[in-house]
Amino acid sequence: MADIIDGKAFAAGLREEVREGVTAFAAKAGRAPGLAVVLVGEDPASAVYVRSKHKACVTAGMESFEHHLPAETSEADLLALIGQLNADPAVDGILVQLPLPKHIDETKVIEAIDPDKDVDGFTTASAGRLATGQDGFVACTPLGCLMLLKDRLGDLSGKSAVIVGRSNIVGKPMAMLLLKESCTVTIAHSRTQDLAHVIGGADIVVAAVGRPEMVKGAWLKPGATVIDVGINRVPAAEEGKTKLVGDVAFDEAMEVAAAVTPVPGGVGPMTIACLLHNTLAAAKRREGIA
Ligand SMILES: Nc1nc2c(c(=O)[nH]1)N[C@@H](CN(C=O)c1ccc(C(=O)N[C@@H](CCC(=O)O)C(=O)O)cc1)CN2
Ligand SMILES: [Mg+2]
Repeated sequence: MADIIDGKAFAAGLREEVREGVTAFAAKAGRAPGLAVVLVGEDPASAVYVRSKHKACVTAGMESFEHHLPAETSEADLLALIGQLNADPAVDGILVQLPLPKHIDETKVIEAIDPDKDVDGFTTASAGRLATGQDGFVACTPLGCLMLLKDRLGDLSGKSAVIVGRSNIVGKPMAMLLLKESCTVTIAHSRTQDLAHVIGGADIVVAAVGRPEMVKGAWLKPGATVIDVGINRVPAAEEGKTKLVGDVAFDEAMEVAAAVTPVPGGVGPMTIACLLHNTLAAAKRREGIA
């Protein structure tokens, strides 16, 4: 039976580390790090995540600047707000909660964020910096996955890693991070032929496709480490109820792998902890504090 990787506990430890870092920062800089969170519209899941981010920020001793705009906000008004936040010296990090309403071009808005305040690591500049080994911000979910992997496995050098999913937010940055750790990296996707065979050679599997329980236990190499990024809401056994499942068939994976992240309580909590980590790093860079 595999070990369950407790992302919730790891994230709590990281948040405490950040809190201590914030105290030290404030003593030197004479101010707290500031994070601006922008939410457009009423998407209920987004509202929950933004509330959690605000609470996590305050608990860590950071300033949280919340901007909740109505769903019908124009792209021009949103871009104007980003411009103001870029220029605001009290703001070290800017986060625009995704998804945005359909009438707004997400790419245009993300690209408007100053890369030195891009604590979500979503701008082209941040992606380019990661790909070329320069200092910058790494998207929170893949950064959290990497932290869990390094905590579990130590040195990742020479390991074979398969990432299932090629999104700009998870799959691609995850590949860059694992390449930097000297893994042999494969990105699998919807057109990959014989996915079971590809996954079967992997010491590390990162599943980020958004398809409930798509990765089967029988596909895994015995002893593999499995990181499940999926958060899928599906009908539960009890009539009218739902439950969360990942992209990996968890019970099956537990029979074959050495370690597996659960859903919930695996990768998800790392996303917000890494956001705090990136915000503190942004504040330190802006103030020239090592
Ligand atoms: N600007 C951003 N938008 C979005 C991001 C992001 O990183 N930046 N990621 C997701 C949403 N997200 C944070 O914003 C997020 C998703 C899930 C979790 C989490 O802890 N999930 C729990 C389960 C929660 C539940 O019960 O529903 C878990 O996996 O244990 C945290 C943050 C999209 N948008
Ligand atoms: Mg859109």
